[in-house]
Amino acid sequence: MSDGLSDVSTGLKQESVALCPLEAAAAPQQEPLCIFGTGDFGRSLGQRLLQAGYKVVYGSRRPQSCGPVPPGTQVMSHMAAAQSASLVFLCIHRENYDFLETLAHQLSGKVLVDVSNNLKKNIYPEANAEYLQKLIPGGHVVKAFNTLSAWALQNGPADASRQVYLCGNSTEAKQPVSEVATKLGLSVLDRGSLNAARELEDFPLELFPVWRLPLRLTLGLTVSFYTYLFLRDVIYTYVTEGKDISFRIMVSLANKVFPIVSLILLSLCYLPGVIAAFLQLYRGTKYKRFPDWLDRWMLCRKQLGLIALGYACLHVLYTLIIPIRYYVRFKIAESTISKVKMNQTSTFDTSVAWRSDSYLAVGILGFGFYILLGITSLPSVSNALSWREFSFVQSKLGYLTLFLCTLHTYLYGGTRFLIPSTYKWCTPPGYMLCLLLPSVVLSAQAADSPALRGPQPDPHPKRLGEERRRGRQQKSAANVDLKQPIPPVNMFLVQTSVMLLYCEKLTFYNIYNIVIKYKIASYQLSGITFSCSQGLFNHFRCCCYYLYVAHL
Ligand SMILES: NC(=O)C1=CN([C@@H]2O[C@H](COP(=O)(O)OP(=O)(O)OC[C@H]3O[C@@H](n4cnc5c(N)ncnc54)[C@H](OP(=O)(O)O)[C@@H]3O)[C@@H](O)[C@H]2O)C=CC1
Ligand SMILES: [Fe+3]
Repeated sequence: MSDGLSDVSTGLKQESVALCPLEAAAAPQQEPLCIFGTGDFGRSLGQRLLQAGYKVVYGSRRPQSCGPVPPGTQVMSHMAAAQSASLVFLCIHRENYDFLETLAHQLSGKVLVDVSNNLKKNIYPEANAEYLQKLIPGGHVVKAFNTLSAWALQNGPADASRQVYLCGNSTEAKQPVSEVATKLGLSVLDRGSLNAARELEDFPLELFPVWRLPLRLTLGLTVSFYTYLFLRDVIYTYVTEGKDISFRIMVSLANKVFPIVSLILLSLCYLPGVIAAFLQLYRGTKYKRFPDWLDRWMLCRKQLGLIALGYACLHVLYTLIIPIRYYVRFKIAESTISKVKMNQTSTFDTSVAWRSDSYLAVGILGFGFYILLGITSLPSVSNALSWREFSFVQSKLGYLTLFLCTLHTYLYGGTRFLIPSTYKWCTPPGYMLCLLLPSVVLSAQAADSPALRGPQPDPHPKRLGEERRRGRQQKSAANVDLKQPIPPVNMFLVQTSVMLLYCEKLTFYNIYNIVIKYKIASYQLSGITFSCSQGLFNHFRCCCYYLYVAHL
């Protein structure tokens, strides 16, 4: 490789003194960087290199009549430009690479930076960079800068486009490219040999890859619950009462679907952690990798949480507009007028007031913590937290948020589950369905708590902290390999917890059955069934609780 490479980052661009770094002033004989192609990308890159203090020469098919180039740069023929530099950026499309074969001699021994992308995946048998290496076997091809856009280069990279991935077979060739990128204010991630080039070329073609699964899930849940509630509310009322309440799909149904989906998504953020903990308990080791599906699920928890927060915000907004809705104002006015007409008064029910206020207060608290969780997931905030702080917010506060939001929903339901008319067409209301998952997650988390597992060893703060804080490297966070043994598990307590959970599940089914039977008709019969089964069942449950508490 040319010796001139070592000087690449230390020179001075004479015409742009104001933009040059101070130390560069001592090295007037700076070797220029060469850019082939005076198109959008070549121009933007040249501009940034000039600003960083580099000298730039362009290689063009028409040096005299090419497009505009940044002032202070030189434009030459490809051959002359290649001879003047040891680092060449190829800012031309792959389809036009053929002419480079004629320059194989001049480009031999030089570092050739391939920035090209394709319009689709897999349209060529090999990656562009590999193709370039074939055309110029004596060159040192490095794939880099292709994930940046000309626009981002021109405007200065924002957070999202600060990363430069590079790969190449020669470590010496990657060194100056990485230096240039660092000097442009970009952070470099080495992806290994040129075999990784295809992967890098596919990056810009991906559209929100980590958001795909959470968005699909959200869409699926939203559509399913909308349809379910539409059938239960609108169609049911139309069929049974002949009333058209289709206008409710705009606000009422939306304001039911948003909190339901939000709560389910929030539970789905914590469910993989619970599954992972139980999987480790079951396997008895932390050294085994998690299955791929669990890995992928864990990687998109942040996205799931952010969508859940978005839905919670929508629920809050929709709730705030309730008093100004025509339907609500009409209903209030109608009931007031009819009471006045009939000279009726209503008594104030303190228990209802308590329930309503608690339901609202718990909801507001839950929403406050929700927002806190969302804010701490921002890289700028999470980077300022230590591992313990981040873990505390995301885990402890996360569970507290889930608990408060679940409690909010339970309080909203109150004793409505005992009213037969709640089960339209024998189906439970939406809020009841959405309580299932968070209840399971919270119970499983309680079962997996230190009380049951004994004292937990501290995670390795450095390794875990770094992994967690860097969202881009979440992959390994899912399969953290802690060199620590699993604490002993108190299997008795786990078993009794499972039995208790089973009992509580039975309670729900029992009550549900009673209500349905009651609705069908034979109240007495169901009452007897209830008292028999409930009596036996309660004995069993009491035994479980006794054993559980006694053991604790
Ligand atoms: N634009 C962007 O945001 C990004 C672009 N890229 C990659 O950068 C490369 C350049 O893109 P961009 O600048 O947008 O494209 P442009 O079409 O704007 O420029 C391409 C340049 O290639 C040169 N060229 C065209 N035809 C030939 C030919 N037959 N033989 C030799 N040279 C030719 C021309 O320069 P001249 O007339 O001086 O010879 C032309 O200006 C592409 O590979 C693209 O994939 C990568 C990331 C982002
Ligand atoms: Fe609510």
